[in-house]
Order: sequence, then C-alpha cells, then structure tokens
Amino acid sequence: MSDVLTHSIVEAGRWIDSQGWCPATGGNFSARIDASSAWVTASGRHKGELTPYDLLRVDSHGQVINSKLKPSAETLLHTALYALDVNIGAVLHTHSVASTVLSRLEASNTLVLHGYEMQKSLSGNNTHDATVAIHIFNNTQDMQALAQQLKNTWAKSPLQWGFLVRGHGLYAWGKDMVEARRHLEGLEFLFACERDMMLLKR
Ligand SMILES: CSCCC(=O)C(=O)COP(=O)(O)O
Ligand SMILES: [Zn+2]
Repeated sequence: MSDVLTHSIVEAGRWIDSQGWCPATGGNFSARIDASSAWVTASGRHKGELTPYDLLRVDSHGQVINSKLKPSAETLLHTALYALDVNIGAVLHTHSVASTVLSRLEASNTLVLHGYEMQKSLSGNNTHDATVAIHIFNNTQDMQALAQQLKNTWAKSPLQWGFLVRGHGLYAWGKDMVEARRHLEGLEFLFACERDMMLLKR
C-alpha cells in the first residue's frame, strides 16, 4: 500500500499529534481517492502513530471496501463531506483543547470570527475585516443523525473550511491535504485566540 494519499494521512497524523490536537485515540482523517471512495483511518488507533496499515478504503456510503479493519466511528461525516462537495479532497478531525472549550463557551450554533489577520489562512479571505462563520453542531453518538444534520445545514448554505462539534472537536477540510492542513492550523489558531478573548471577556 505505497501511495501518496496514504502517506499524506500518516504524515498529517504525526503533525497533528505533535501539536497536541489528537490526544489519546481522538481524531480521524481521510483523503479522497476518486468520485466514490476515500482512505480513512481505522477506529481506535492513536493518530500520531499511524502506519499505512491503519488505513482502509470506504465507499461513498461509508461501507468498507476490501478490508478487515474497522473504519473510524465518524466515517459518515467524512463521506458526507465528500458527497456534499466534489472539490473536497481531504478531511481532518481534531480534538484540541481550544476547539473543545470554545465550542462549549459559544451557546449559539455559529461561531463568528472577526478582526484576525489569521482569517487569511482560510481560502477566499484576504482581509482581517471580513466575518468568518463556523457552524457548531451539538455532539451526539448517532453519526447518521449528525451526518444528516450536516447535509440539512449545507443544503441551506454550504459550509466553508470546517465546522465544530460541541464539546468534541473540529472538522476541517480542503481541496487536498495541503489545504486541509492550512485550514486546520488557521482555525486552531483562531479558536485559541477567540477562547482566550472570551475568557478575558474582551
Ligand atoms: C477518545 S476519542 C472518541 C472517539 C472520537 O471522537 C474520535 O475522534 C476517534 O474515533 P475513531 O473511531 O476515529 O478512532
Ligand atoms: Zn472525534
């Protein structure tokens, strides 16, 4: 299984772990292979210690293709994103302290960011003076229900860059792994800033 895509997932896991964004076995990652399948991380692995043998292929409904591995418990969120936008090439889910705390501090279903230069790390943004809206879904163990909520929300207005799951973490994506990593890093920085601003009540 020597592949640029699988290597990009393993490498992303090492980096995300080095940032402290996937403690214990938290987080899951994927990369689109083609129109109807993706590589996804196996469930329960430490994401900083992945090898290509911890990855499996799933179809657009999250069904396992030719593997005995158990796919991530959150596979349906990855496959929903690939189905919702053909331009999404990679999805990274993290469990950082900032995203976990901030998503609980913000009571509404939208986190609004404004005034940060780092907003320009998110594709399509070229000024700190714009408004960046990040949707927050309530956490649930029912992934089919959460995937359906994602589809319903997207149908009203497509999401960009990522979304939060309250008390759980962040999903970030991009057209490829490079862009997904940039969006993830930018959002994690913005969330840490916003959490501190909220705690300082400014
Ligand atoms: C202690 S992590 C709880 C499960 C979770 O939220 C997660 O991201 C990891 O689940 P997976 O099945 O992908 O290992
Ligand atoms: Zn998770």
